[in-house]
Amino acid sequence: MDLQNDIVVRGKSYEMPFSKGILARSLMAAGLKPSIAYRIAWDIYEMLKKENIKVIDKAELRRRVYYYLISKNYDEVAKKYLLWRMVLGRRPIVILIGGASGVGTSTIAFEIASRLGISSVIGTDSIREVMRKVISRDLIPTLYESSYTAWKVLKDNYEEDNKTKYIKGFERHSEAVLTGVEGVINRCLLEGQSVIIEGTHLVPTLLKDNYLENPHIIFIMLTIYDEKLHKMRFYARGRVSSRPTERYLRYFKIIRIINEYMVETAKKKGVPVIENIKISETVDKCLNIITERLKNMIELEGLSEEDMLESV
Ligand SMILES: Nc1ncnc2c1ncn2[C@@H]1O[C@H](COP(=O)(O)OP(=O)(O)OP(=O)(O)O)[C@@H](O)[C@H]1O
Ligand SMILES: O=C(O)[C@@H](CO)OP(=O)(O)O
Repeated sequence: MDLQNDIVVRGKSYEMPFSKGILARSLMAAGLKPSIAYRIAWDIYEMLKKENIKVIDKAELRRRVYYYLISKNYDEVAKKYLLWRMVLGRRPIVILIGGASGVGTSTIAFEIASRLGISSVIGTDSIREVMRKVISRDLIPTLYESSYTAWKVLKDNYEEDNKTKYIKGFERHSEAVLTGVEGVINRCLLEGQSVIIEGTHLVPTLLKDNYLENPHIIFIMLTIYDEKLHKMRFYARGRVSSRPTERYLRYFKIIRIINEYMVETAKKKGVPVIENIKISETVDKCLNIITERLKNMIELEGLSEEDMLESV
């Protein structure tokens, strides 16, 4: 790329070439469809070129984008764009994407991260591996199982019906992982670092209330109500990853019981539930929920749109 003929965007502590991709992604996070987001990114680039601008401050670029969106009657998008600029990079947000195995938590988490430019996505499966390094199998045998097989190593599962047993095993398995999840959340909030944590172990009734009530923590539960569609997800994944399809199909009945239980616990704790049918629709619904929650957070701080414009 011919840098000396390109436009440089100046941040507080760094400079970088103007990227239409980065600008388009932040416009998509504000709710624009990809084709329109890229066209507007091009329009902004052309506008700067026409004015022969070589270096532009990030704050000036944001103001220009905001007013350009208003001029094209994208008022709602302009507000969301402003909100995102106000929040990301200034206030840490922790997004939790829960859901039973195979409903699509990792896929959706990465899509949301890409739209919002959040660079850190952590799977609870990885946190589970860390907890397995520090907690022995004798101490918490359920931790060394999968969420849908933990019931097999319960010490106290006499005369219980199967469903109760499966759920009890799943809860014991998840509790240990959640200790690690809470540690990651604490660290991110302390460092002011936004993160998305996704996985099967994010059980709303097992997470401490101070996490559920924190305005910087936004919890969303994914589900698939249709059994056939859920099963197809494992086949689809088996074609592109080393995750053993036959294992998930063998325990599919239990995974469905866990799926149902996750939705129940989400409703109990007021965590929004989204059925993950089409990736783009799921991502848009998640972004709307996140945006609403952040709007409340900013309003709680008593900030108006003008304040946000001045401060970005
Ligand atoms: N809305 C969707 N439409 C079509 N395919 C999807 C959708 N969401 C996810 N998938 C696909 O379904 C499969 C399972 O998704 P994913 O691996 O994200 O599930 P997961 O919830 O993270 O599972 P696990 O918790 O077992 O890791 C993947 O192949 C993924 O590409
Ligand atoms: O435990 C589980 O449900 C899954 C997803 O978290 O992990 P694995 O099947 O790899 O044990």
